[in-house]
Parts: sequence; structure tokens; C-alpha cells
Amino acid sequence: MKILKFGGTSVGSVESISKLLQIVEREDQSTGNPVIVLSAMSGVTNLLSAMADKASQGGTFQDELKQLEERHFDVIKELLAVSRQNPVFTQLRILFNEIEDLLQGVSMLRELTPRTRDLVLSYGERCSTFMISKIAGQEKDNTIFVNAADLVKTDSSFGQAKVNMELTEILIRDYYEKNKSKMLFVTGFIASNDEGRITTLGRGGSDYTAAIFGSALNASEIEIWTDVNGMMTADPRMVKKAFSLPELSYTEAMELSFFGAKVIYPPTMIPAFMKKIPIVIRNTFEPDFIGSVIKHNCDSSDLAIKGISSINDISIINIEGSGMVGKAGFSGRLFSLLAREQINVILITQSSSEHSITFAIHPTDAAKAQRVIEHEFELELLAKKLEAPIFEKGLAVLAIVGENMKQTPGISGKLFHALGRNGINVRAIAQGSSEYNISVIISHDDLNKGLNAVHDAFFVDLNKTLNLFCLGTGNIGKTLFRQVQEHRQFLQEHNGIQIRVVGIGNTRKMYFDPDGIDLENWETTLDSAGQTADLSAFVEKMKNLNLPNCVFADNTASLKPIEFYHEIFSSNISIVTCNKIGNSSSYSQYKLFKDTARTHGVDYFYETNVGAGLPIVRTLKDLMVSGDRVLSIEAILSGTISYIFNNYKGDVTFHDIVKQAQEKGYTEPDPRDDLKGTDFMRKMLILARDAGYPLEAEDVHIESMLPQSCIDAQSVDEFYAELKKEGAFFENLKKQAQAERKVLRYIAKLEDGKATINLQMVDDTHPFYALSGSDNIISFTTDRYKERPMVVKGPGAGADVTAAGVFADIVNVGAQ
Ligand SMILES: NC(=O)C1=CN([C@@H]2O[C@H](COP(=O)(O)OP(=O)(O)OC[C@H]3O[C@@H](n4cnc5c(N)ncnc54)[C@H](OP(=O)(O)O)[C@@H]3O)[C@@H](O)[C@H]2O)C=CC1
Ligand SMILES: N[C@@H](CC=O)C(=O)O
Repeated sequence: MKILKFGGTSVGSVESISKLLQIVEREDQSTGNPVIVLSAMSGVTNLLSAMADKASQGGTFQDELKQLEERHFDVIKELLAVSRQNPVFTQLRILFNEIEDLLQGVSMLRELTPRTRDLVLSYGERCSTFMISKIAGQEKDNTIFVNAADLVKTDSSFGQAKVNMELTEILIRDYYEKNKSKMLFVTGFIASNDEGRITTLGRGGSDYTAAIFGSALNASEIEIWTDVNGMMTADPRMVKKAFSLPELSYTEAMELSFFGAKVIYPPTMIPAFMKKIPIVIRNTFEPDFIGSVIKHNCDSSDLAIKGISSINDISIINIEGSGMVGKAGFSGRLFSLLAREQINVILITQSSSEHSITFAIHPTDAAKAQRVIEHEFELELLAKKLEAPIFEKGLAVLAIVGENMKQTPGISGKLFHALGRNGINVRAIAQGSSEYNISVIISHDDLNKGLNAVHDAFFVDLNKTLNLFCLGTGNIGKTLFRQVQEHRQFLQEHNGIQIRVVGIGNTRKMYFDPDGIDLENWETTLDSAGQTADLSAFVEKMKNLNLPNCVFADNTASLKPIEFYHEIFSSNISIVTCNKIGNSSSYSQYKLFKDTARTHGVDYFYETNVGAGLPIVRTLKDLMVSGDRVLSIEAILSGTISYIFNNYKGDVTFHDIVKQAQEKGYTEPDPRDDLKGTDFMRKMLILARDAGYPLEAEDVHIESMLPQSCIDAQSVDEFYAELKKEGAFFENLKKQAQAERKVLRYIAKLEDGKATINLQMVDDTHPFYALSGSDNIISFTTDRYKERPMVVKGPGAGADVTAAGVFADIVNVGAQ
């Protein structure tokens, strides 16, 4: 036999009650005659409580009472045959009249005792259960309404009564024996004391009633029917990727429930736990979903943790001072005081120096706690043996829970890494020696971000989500969006990575959507819904959204975003950039960016700064971290100039070939940057710095390949005009090279810490002779690659290869 308990939302409407009846019928058909435990209709207990409070202050409650009556009557009118309605209306009217009389009394006396409050609240369950038993009774002739107050016996702690299990079990068994053929509809939450006065079982008391009946009747299972798909790995309102747990132990369920997962009330589990009765959490609105089973001897699970729980709003009090050190009984005195004052302590941490104790409480208790502590420890405070307690609000608890955590190294490391990487400061930490739960206190504002980051870190089989903010929608930016869109599904399926572009900006507009911008339509969205571009507002928004695993991609060629890099790193946001200006300005700035990224545990990837998508920066980094030493670098790193020399043949003019390079997307937004050697210089500077040489731009000696008139051109148009005029100059260069059976190459060399770039004519014995397209080539001579240098060669410019390099950098964020 099973116990089926339905919560407030499951009895809250005509639709949900209809579903409930189908579930009961299905159960009756399959295993036979379940016992049904019901809550009050959703919101009714709170409303009754508010009405009682109002009455105690002389306020009116009649309108609310009328609403309550109508809510029940509407259900009856919809679900009960007209011929059966009258007796039910009559009985319910009696109950509502009793509530009215009670509240009148409260109003007259201006007094609401806990005993009276319990009595008022009891009507919620009595009305709903009586009503539903009658509705069910029209299909079955064996339904019976059971007022649990007659069977569940408690002490007189009104509001949170303690059950006399022995007596209660006898009464329940006895009643069940006498009514074995009946289908019992039992009121949850309510009980009575020795004198027959109504008591209540506290928050989640209907679950408790179900467990008490389950234990007394040795039920095969206790099913808790609610409005969610079982217990989930985290609060699905905050963590979109949270999923239902098929199975968990009593301890895990208890730990998760204590910390906010309101699916089940922890004390509920005790009677079930004692008798090893499985508790199954199921969804009334999705009855075919299997839900979560809480039981003994769960199957072993691969999951390092079972879930992440949280409490949204807590306060902490920190007490410190020499008066506590080595003083046996200090904490006993403190926590007995709090218990006496009915202040619930959520979490406690104490430093091993015994110099301080921090504990968390509900914010509503904070002022009282501070007052009673100051009173209790008045003498110690006066004698300066204790500091005045420090009270902090606006905090939250995040807890990871799971039996697999026990004796598994690395769990806390993973937790703190996920939090630290996302810039979340941990205010206090608690872990019981049972190792089932590690709890941290963080700022309330960081809770959402923390939950998502920790969820991503532990549930590795799920997609890791990278939240991407992209600046620059030109050649590279728009190609990146296309590639991300095209590759999205593969990345998700094969690499478990989900890239969500949450912000896009250019010089004109910016647009944000924390749920992800549709990359099929980003251009239209940006144009129609975007706000006017403002770089500092872009950065501010990026910070304020406070999303986990954030990446800022700079796909501009502008100095302006660079000014924000330090602030971005300091906000624990990784940067991926193809913009070379950041790394090629002053050495101190280059170093600052690297140091800041490292300090904040985020990534700074700029593979495309040199050789577009070719693995040059990464290769050099690997050489360096493995202890190699770069002796020299020889390279062609301008894709544009490479393309020009590889295609400057026959009748085509130098001017036209530069135009072609620009049209193919090889040049910088301003092609003068390529032809003057500025772009090449930037790349050499970055490589030299990455190789350990702290060079400045002026240390790179550039021999220009342009006549002075082209260098002096004040605009791009003027530049092209000068290129045309200087046609003969370039023609001569070409002919001279051809006459010597050589090719033109613009080559850089870094040797002995000195960098030079110059135009050379090389013959077919030179390793840089055979190039085509926009090829770059780089040869590293190092301690380990001395006899034969290490060479990387391939296309070094173009939107596709560059965007692919940016894409790879983004995917690698957080990988190490
Ligand atoms: N082409 C290549 O092969 C390679 C290029 N790169 C680098 O890629 C970067 C981008 O090049 P590319 O796409 O060709 O350039 P584009 O000129 O095509 O695009 C630049 C984009 O940046 C935006 N932008 C410029 N300044 C700002 C600013 N201050 N705030 C916001 N947005 C801004 C522009 O906005 P708007 O649209 O409003 O003008 C535009 O969308 C450059 O740094 C380049 O060096 C690196 C390796 C190879
Ligand atoms: N304009 C650059 C593009 C890559 O950085 C080049 O031509 O190499």
C-alpha cells in the first residue's frame, strides 16, 4: 500500500484536482487502495494566517474569507454533480462560519495565541480534504474524510508540535484496520494534543503527516506529488541546466532540503528513514515523469556531487576576541542563548585559532541576535575580551551536497576554483566531517552566477556555457558569428560547450540578451533593438549582468577597448582578442594585462595577434613554459605583403594588387598599417615579448619598403593615389628581383634581443622562397631546436582563418 500526498498546487485548482483524481484512480487500479494525504489549497494557509493577524489588530477579514469560500465553492460547482453539491456546501459553510466566529473572537480580544492560530490554520486542510474526498466519492463509494487531528497526537508546542509517535501509530493502525475497505482522504499538517486541542506540525507538515501514516502502516512507498519534476541538481529558476535526480539517499535529500530545495521538508524523512520506506517525489502536472526516489542503498553514481542548494538571503554575525580562546563552554553559552531565544542558526564556522566564530541566521533574526548577544556578553565586551559583534547582511549560502564527496580529494578545490575564477568572494566556509556538504557564504548578488558556475564545473557531462560579449562586427566579427552559428550543434554534442553570445557592439549600436542573441538575425536585432553604442556602458553592462564564465572578444582595430582591458580582467572576465594594439603598446601595459589576468584567474588569449589562425603564439608559449630558450626568430608575418609579393606578376600593377589584398580581407582596416610595416612591427614586438624580451616599439628597426610620398599620405585614398604614381618604383623592384632569379620578401629577424624588419630579395635556396597566397612563415631557433629550427607556415591573413583562431581561443577559455 502506498501513501500519496498532494501539496498545495496539486489541490489548488479545478485542473490540478482533476489530475490528482486521475493519479489516485491509476494507483487504485494498479496497487490498490492508497491512503491520500492532502494540503490546503495553494495560498490558503498564508491567507488564513494573514487574516488572523489582521483580526488580532482589529482589522477586517470578511472580504478574504468570502474569497476563500468562493474558491472552494467554485471547485465544487465544477467538479461535483449538482445533485451532490448541497450537503457539501452546507458542511463547508459550517466550517467557514466557524472560522468567522473564531476571527471575530480574535478581533474582540485583540489577541492571537499560538493555540488559536493553529486552530485557524487547520481549516485550510479540513476544507480542502473534505471537499476533495466528496468529489472523489462520486466515482467511488468507499472514500472517507479523515481529520488527522483525531489520530496524530502531539505535545502542546503549537506551531511546531512534537509528535507522540508511539500513540499516533497505534491510533492510525487501529483506525486503518477498522476502515480497511475505505479509501482514506487525510488532512495533512494538523494534529491534536492530549486535551484534543488542534496543533500543527510546522512548515511542510503535510509531508510529515504522509511519512507518519507511511511509517504506521508500513507503506511500500510514500509519494509526494508536487509541481516540480522531483529533486533537481539546483534551483531551476536560477540554473537553467538543472536536471532531475533519479535517485538520492535520505542524507542527500535532507542536506539539499535544509539548504533551500523546498521540494520536501527534512523532518518528513525521519519516520520514512527509520523504516527504510522509499519517498518518491513526483509532478502532478507531469504524472508520467518518474521523478526522484529517496531511499536507502542508492545505486552508485558517477556524479561527484548530487546537487547545489542555496539560501537566498541570510545575515552573518561575527564574534571575535581573546575572551573566547581556549575557553571551554563559550560556544555552548552562545548557542544555548540563541536556542533559548528561538533564533535558528543556519551555519557555523570557527577559526582553529578559536579567536572568532561566525554564524549565519535569517535576516529577520539579526537585530534580536545582536541585542541578546550584547546583553549576555556585556561583561566580556566591557572588559574588551570580546569585540562588538559584527553584523553583515545581503549574503547567501551556496552548498554542494552528495555522499560521493566523502573522501574524494579535489571536490572543494573544484568548488573554490569555479567561484574564484568568476570573481566570487567567499565570506565563510563550513564543511561537516561527514563530508556530505560544503557550504560557502557569498554575496547575495553573486548567488545566481555562483550557482551556474558551480553547476557547470561539477556536471561536466552537461554543456559548459560560455557567455560571450563581442565588440566589433566587421570582417572578423561577422565571420566569427557565422562560424559559431554553423558549428554550435557540433560543439555542444562533441565538446559539451555551449557558446551564448549575450552582447554585441560596434561604433554605432550595442545590444544585450542574457538568454543569448539569435545569430541568424544578429544584424537586424542590433539595428532595430540595439541602443546607441557607448563603450563604458558596454563594459558596465557586461559587469552588471554578472554572468558566469564570461568572455569579452575584442574584434576591433581600435585603441578604445584596450583602455578597458584592465577593468574587464579585474571583473574576472576573460579576454580573447585579435586586436594587436593592446599587446603592442608599452611593455608595461602588456605586462599589466598578463599579470591582471593571472591574478584574477581568467584567460587572456590572443593567438590571432600573430599569423591569424596559425598556431604561433601557442607554440612559442609551449616552448617557453617547457623551459626552452628562444635564440632567434626569423619570420614573414604580414599576410598582406606576402600576398602582394606572391601575386605581383605580369601586367598587374602594385596599386591593383594592394587593392586586391584589401578586397580579400587580408589588410588591416587601414591598409597603410600593413604597407608601412606597422602591423608587422606589432607582431614582432608581441613575439619578442612573449619570448621574454621586454622590447618597446622603437626597439624594432623597420626598413620601409615604400617611397616617402606613400609614407606621408594623409588618407587611405591619398595613399592609393601615391601608390599609383609610384608604379615605376615597384616595377623596378620586381624587375631587379626577377633579373637575379629571386623573389621579394619582407622579413623580420629577432636575434640577441634586437628586432629588425627589412625588404630582401631571396633565391630558391632560402627557406622563405616558396610561399603562396597570404602565407606567413616563422622559424624558431631555440636551445632545443638549434640544428634545425622549428617552422610554422600557412595562410596568415583572411577573415575565415582569423575568425577561426578567435573561435578556438574562445573555446579554450577555462579549459586549463
Ligand atoms: N584581417 C585579418 O586577416 C586579420 C585581422 N586581425 C585583426 O582583426 C581586427 C578586426 O579587423 P576587421 O574585422 O578586418 O576590421 P573591420 O574594420 O572590418 O571591423 C572593425 C569593427 O570594429 C568596430 N569598432 C571599431 N572601433 C570600435 C570601438 N571603439 N567600439 C566598438 N566597436 C568598434 C567597427 O564598428 P563599425 O562597424 O561601427 O565601424 C567594426 O565593426 C583588427 O584588429 C585586425 O588587426 C587579426 C588577424 C588577421
Ligand atoms: N593585416 C594583417 C592581417 C593579420 O594580422 C596581415 O596582412 O598580416
